[in-house]
Amino acid sequence: MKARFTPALFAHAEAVLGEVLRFAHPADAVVSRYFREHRQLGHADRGFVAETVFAVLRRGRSIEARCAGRLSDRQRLLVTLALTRGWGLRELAPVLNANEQAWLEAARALPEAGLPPAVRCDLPDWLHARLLGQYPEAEVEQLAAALNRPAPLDLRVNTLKTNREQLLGELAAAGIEAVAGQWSSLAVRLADKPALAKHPLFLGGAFEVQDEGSQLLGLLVEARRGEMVVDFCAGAGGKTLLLGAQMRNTGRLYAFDVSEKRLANLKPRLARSGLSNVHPVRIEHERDLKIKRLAGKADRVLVDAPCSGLGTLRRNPDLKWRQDAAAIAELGAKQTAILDSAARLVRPGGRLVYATCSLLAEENEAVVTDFLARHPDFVLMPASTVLERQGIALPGDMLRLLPHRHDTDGFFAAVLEKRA
Ligand SMILES: C[S@@+](CC[C@H](N)C(=O)[O-])C[C@H]1O[C@@H](n2cnc3c(N)ncnc32)[C@H](O)[C@@H]1O
Repeated sequence: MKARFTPALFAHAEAVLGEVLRFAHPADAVVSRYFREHRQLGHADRGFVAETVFAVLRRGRSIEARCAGRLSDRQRLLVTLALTRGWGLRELAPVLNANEQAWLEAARALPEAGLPPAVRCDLPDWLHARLLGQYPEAEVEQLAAALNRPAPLDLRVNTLKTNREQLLGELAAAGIEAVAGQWSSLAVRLADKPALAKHPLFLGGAFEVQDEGSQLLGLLVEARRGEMVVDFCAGAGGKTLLLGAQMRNTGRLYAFDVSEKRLANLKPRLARSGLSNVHPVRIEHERDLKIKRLAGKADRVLVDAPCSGLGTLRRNPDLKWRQDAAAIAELGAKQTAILDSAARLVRPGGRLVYATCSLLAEENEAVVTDFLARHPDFVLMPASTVLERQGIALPGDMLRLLPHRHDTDGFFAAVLEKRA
């Protein structure tokens, strides 16, 4: 259902944008809190507010440059609707005054062509420069364009409860249009963004919301029945749930994280999933003594490391304005420390998977290359080989997923095997 565009709805978008642009909190947290405080807003209205505010975060830099001047939040919203959704004066009429009509017509006619590349890509200069160091200019433009589009909604089927065919049939019966994912055998892609939180299939644990790329990282672990597996940075358990299902709810699966709150969010997901082999453990830091007793015992360890999150700009467009080069350098040191600690848990012949949702080589290849240089007891196992065994054709020794190439969020992963 489409939202009815009214001055009241526009005012909600303006209020949220004002709050988001203070950059005091992540945009998705600001939006969620606003919706909790304005329960009268229905699903379609919420969709409009969130998408319009996110469009300003995605495209604000080029739009502001095109308009050659500072814009009020109201103007930002108007011009974003006009330029990114192609809304004309007729669609915007419910909120436009006469002065704004003339101003908007002029803004729509302004060319984008003369803008510097980083501005055209709607990226901060430092990030544009980093990406240019990794990809040719034309590809950076394609990547930026893909990062600046909203992401689709993907589900992961819970194979403890159902299978993909059955889930697709049940979704169709419920009037939810969906297709099988392109890469992961567990993925389902929805045509729209329906409200799912109270849907019986969700409450019954048939699926979780998870980007298809994130599912591929879990599949690289190839956790098996009866094994001891550690999800070192489990967070709210997006990948833990996948690993537990891979293990068919047998063996022991430890879910470590430093964040009490994130682990608490894992609890209801575990309850829905039907898993009983998961042991959430709050750790102080990566060298916590609680970890020591597992040294050399784990068959598989996943390090889904804290990172810049720049691969998820489709969903979290504010991240590009909240990160900077200094933060990336700090993250690199943290990622190395976590990977080193996690490696101690792996038994001889066992597997360590290092993963991020970053696009930057410093958080990805550089961390792995440095680790391998310092740990001759580990070897790189081609990610392509692990995926091929599962019928997934993605070349490369390390897995690099990019929205413009794979239509997933941006992800990186490397599979490291400890020599027997
Ligand atoms: C990318 S997120 C994990 C997402 C999660 N695996 C999922 O699939 O939903 C990274 C996590 O690392 C956690 N973290 C940060 N520092 C850590 C540390 N020193 N040891 C373990 N976890 C840490 C953060 O709290 C965060 O939940």
